[in-house]
Amino acid sequence: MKQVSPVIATVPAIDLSAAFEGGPEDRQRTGDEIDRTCREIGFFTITGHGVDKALIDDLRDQSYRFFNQPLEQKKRSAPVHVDTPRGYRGLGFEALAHGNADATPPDLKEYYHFGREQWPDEPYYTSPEGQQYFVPNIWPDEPPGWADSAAAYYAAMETLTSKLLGLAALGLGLDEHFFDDKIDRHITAMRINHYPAQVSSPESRQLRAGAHTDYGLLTILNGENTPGGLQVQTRQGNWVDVETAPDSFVVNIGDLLMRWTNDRWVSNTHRVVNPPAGVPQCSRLSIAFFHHPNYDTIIKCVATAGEAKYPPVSSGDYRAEKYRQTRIAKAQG
Ligand SMILES: O=C(O)CCC(=O)C(=O)O
Ligand SMILES: [Fe+2]
Repeated sequence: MKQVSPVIATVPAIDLSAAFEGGPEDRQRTGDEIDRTCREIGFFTITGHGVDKALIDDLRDQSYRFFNQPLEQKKRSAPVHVDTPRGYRGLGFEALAHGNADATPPDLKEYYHFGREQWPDEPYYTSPEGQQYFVPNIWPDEPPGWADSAAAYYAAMETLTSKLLGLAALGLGLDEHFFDDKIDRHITAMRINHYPAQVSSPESRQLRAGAHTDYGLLTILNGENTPGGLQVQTRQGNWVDVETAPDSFVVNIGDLLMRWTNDRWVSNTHRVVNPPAGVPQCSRLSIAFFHHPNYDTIIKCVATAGEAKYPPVSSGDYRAEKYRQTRIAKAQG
């Protein structure tokens, strides 16, 4: 009988070392590789990224120390107002699938949300509008080094994303510096997601993170390969596992980059599944850097041919609306 070998589908890996160390031709070649990948699946893992592994390990260790504390302790880092996008959020707060019009039960995760630590004393940051995006972080006393290690990680991601967007611009046939003045006062937020070990069965259609697309330009994700991990949907509609090794990053395209490119690049649907029943249950931790342009940047299609598929939208308004749609909790408690 003829053996049919299974099709192993996974997301492509892109080695950035030549682009980061070489010249214009190396950068163009990598930009073209990113273009091919983002047209097809919008997800890739990266190697040769130059980020110090110690920085990743340190943030992962400290984050686990935070989440392993009792709930009452963690709740001390929750914001006073339900719509403040900072601090600790417990189970039941959010359902990511609601942002993509699917009313699932809440995600089986808790998370810690933070942004940059400091900003200049200028109206862009300090005006009433600016204060919606530049919000003080709520760091707990325990673990004491968490804020510093998060700030170091945030800075490394800022460097990585601006280099990646230079390559992305080349892949799109734009000037290498096209994105520079659109991201120089970016409103990127980070989230550290903790998916607890599951001691009881999830509700019907309840996942660790429901199927959704991300909102911004690029997401840089660091995770781990424990059961109950990240999956992305192919164009054919199949779900494939995404490797999330703790020493590499997964990069994916968000909605704003899809809109900007008039769907040339896909902001792809992904989810975090539950661990299968019957395997030893363990928790999973992921760290996401959601790179988001300056809040006043207007995202207007850059495609040269064809009609624009989306009306222009401001970066800040787009994200505020997504936060509103995905929040399940209506009041603090
Ligand atoms: O935890 C993961 O692997 C992915 C999480 C995610 O997609 C998100 O928070 O937007
Ligand atoms: Fe996501």
